[in-house]
Formats: sequence, C-alpha cells, structure tokens
Amino acid sequence: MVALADYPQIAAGKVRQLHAVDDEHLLLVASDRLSAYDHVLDTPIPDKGRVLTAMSVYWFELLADLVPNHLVSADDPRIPGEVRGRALLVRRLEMLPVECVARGYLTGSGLADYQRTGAVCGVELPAGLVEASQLPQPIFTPATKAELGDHDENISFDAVAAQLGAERAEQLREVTLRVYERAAEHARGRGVILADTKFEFGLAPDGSLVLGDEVLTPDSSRYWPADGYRPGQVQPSFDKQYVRNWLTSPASGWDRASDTPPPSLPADVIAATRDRYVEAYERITGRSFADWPTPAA
Ligand SMILES: CCOC(=O)Cn1cc(-c2ncnc(N)c2C#N)cn1
Repeated sequence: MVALADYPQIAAGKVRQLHAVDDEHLLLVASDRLSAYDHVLDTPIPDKGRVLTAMSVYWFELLADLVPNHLVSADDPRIPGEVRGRALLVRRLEMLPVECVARGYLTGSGLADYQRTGAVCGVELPAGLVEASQLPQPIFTPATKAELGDHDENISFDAVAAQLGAERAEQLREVTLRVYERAAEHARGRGVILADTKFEFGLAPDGSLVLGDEVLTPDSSRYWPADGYRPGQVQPSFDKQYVRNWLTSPASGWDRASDTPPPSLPADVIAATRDRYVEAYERITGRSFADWPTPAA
C-alpha cells in the first residue's frame, strides 16, 4: 500500500498540499484545518477535508460539459489509504499564473476597490452599490497569486491579456463566468448563494484549457445562506460563521487586532461547523455524505 510520504510534496497552501505521484499525475490533499481572520486555527474541523474534496468532485462532474477538468479519480489505488476521501488524483497541467475570480455580489476586496474607485479590476460598476449588493451581472475580476500568507492582488483584464495574450485572456473570462453562472444558479435553487468563486486553470499537453485546483468549495468561494440575504450588511458565511462569531465574542478572550494567534475552538463550535460543511454538501449535491470514502484503517 502506498503511503503519502512516498509522494514528494511540491506545493502547499494554508490548508492543502500538493504531491507528485508520477510524471503525469499529482495528488491534491485537503486537510481538516480551517483558516479564519488570516490565521490557520489550531483546532481541526473533523471531515472538513473530505467534505470539500467531495464537493470538488461533484462540481467537476456537473460542469464537465462546460470545461474539461484535471480530475482523474477520488478513489484510486494510487491514493494513499491515510488520505482517502480527502485527496484527489489529478493530471499534471501547465498552470496559468492567474486567479480567475467571478463575482456575482460585491464584498471583500471587490467592495473595497469599488468604494475607492467605482470599479473592480477596471470594470466600472453602477453608483450606489453597498456591502453584498448583487451585481447587475457577474464580473470577471482576476488576481495575481500571492505568496503564502499574502492576499491576492486584483488586476485588470488588460493586465491578463498583456501576460497571456488577448485570446487566452478572453477565453479565461468567458469560461470563468459561464462556469460560475451555472454553479450559482444550481446553488441558488438549493438555498445557497454563491457570492463569488476562484478558479485556477492550466493547459494540457495539447494546449487545451483545463480546470484545475479545488472548485466551488467554501474555501475557494463565498457561500451565503439564501434565506436572510440582505444587502447593506456583511452576510453570514454559510460554513465559517459559528467560528467567526465565537472568535469575536467575549467568550474567546481573543483580540483580533492583537495579531496573537486565536484560541482553540470549543467542542460545540467545532461540531456545529462540521455539521455546516456536511449540510452544504448534502444540500448542493442531494447526496449523503455518509457515502463518501473514508481513510483506510
Ligand atoms: C496545494 C495548494 O497549491 C495549489 O493547489 C496550487 N497549485 C496547483 C498546481 C497544479 N500544477 C500542475 N497540475 C495541476 N493539476 C495542478 C493543480 N491543481 C500547482 N500549484
């Protein structure tokens, strides 16, 4: 049986690792770690890695008619038993150096850019928009991949065209928006607002565009509960709100501005957060999470 240690690690994010399997394949491993307020919490959320892996697989399958993707398998002998269920065997691509972000709603860095300039990534928006406003239509707001710990920097479409050529830039915008719109419509019908999402694309050896990375997970997207949606205020995160509320409550004793690491989460917040991830998965997919593979004993 192959072990994860047999596969050299070639990249790592806050909560994920990427390992080399062979010349054509990689292993994308999702941990149970949760990042909040730019800190990776020291308390893992049981099954978070498995839920987000299961969500990527569902979305890759649902969207396969719109764009090819890098997924080979979520349950393959080359996947080490210790990470089965939270690892994807994917094909190696030549990744494009652009974070392809689609926004259907205005929040986060997009709202900040709009409040400062009236535009996001050079895209002029109507006056009078507020926190969580739905945009007249979804927009493509690319960003550069920041180093671990830094925030991505929003860039213009023209900057992407300068870097990758106008044709490739136009293709990225078109595919990003088409995939986002299909996913957002699917989620909305199941009571979840997909406010925005971030895709990473690569090129297959034949030069064709392939959707990589994780897709449409609550780590790569903003998921809001549709009931209770009200523009003009920060929306609750579907999955992270219990954590955010506790960390910013007197109960945690933590001062977010102090830049000290957050305290460990209490068991009830951990359990409630796990339940929210499972609920998001089951509502979006109509599948039972109980059917998803688990690590080998
Ligand atoms: C662990 C966090 O880092 C990343 O996942 C970003 N990243 C993706 C690749 C990549 N490289 C070649 N082929 C691929 N299929 C992929 C994918 N996915 C490299 N870094």
